[in-house]
Amino acid sequence: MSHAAIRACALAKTHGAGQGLLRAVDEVDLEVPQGQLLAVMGPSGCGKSTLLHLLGGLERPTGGQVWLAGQRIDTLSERALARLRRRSVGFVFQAFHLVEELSAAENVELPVLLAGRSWREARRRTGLLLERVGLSDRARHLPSQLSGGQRQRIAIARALANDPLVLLADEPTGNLDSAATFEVLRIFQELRAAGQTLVIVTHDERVAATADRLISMRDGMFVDDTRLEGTHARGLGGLIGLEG
Ligand SMILES: Nc1ncnc2c1ncn2[C@@H]1O[C@H](COP(=O)(O)OP(=O)(O)OP(=O)(O)O)[C@@H](O)[C@H]1O
Repeated sequence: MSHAAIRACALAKTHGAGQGLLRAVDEVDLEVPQGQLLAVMGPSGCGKSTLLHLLGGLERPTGGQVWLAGQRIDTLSERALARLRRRSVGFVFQAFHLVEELSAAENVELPVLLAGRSWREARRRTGLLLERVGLSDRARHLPSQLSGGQRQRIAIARALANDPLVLLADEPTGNLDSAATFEVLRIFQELRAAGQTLVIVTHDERVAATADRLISMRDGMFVDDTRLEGTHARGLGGLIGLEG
């Protein structure tokens, strides 16, 4: 039997206690099939980032369970969880979070080396990934020598470096102009077409329009969960002004 890429059951994260108790994520159930591009929207503070962190093992839930490709992750030891994050989860952030002292290529090589693979393998993977994000000619540039859109494409290459089970992106286009947003969405579409599972937290309707499925959150809960089959092309077409 094949497993869902992501499964969560009564997943919860609370902060504080008593009168001050805050339910950042309030007992949500979620199943994301392999290869789905899921967008999560909702007002500021509704728990989107927290949800993403729980799914990727960046934060531990205070209740419920999470599985990645059938493996329960909320009960893993710190050591096992760190290993899982390094090898099986790719994160993309709004502010890129590249290592400023390293070149574009070195930023992509780093997680491959940290996962215990060889220099040779790191270089091989980096070459392929830079090509995939269209930045082979920027390999030796420092992040400060790249545009915002180029930095985010390097960050995506880095997130993919260990061939993750899931790619989790938190406002990936939040700092980008329309042209750079389009480039990033194009890469996400290509990844999706290749079977990559993606969960994207966004405030941007244009990003959500390219997803297979849209979940709307409020106060830590899912208030809507809609399949958007067949809208990818329209979403991208609209973005580059092909539609009136
Ligand atoms: N470490 C923490 N301690 C206390 N409260 C927290 C902590 N982390 C998050 N919260 C609260 O949990 C709620 C959900 O936060 P979260 O960052 O997940 O929201 P969000 O939907 O991603 O918001 P935004 O769109 O502004 O990024 C917020 O009310 C936030 O203030």
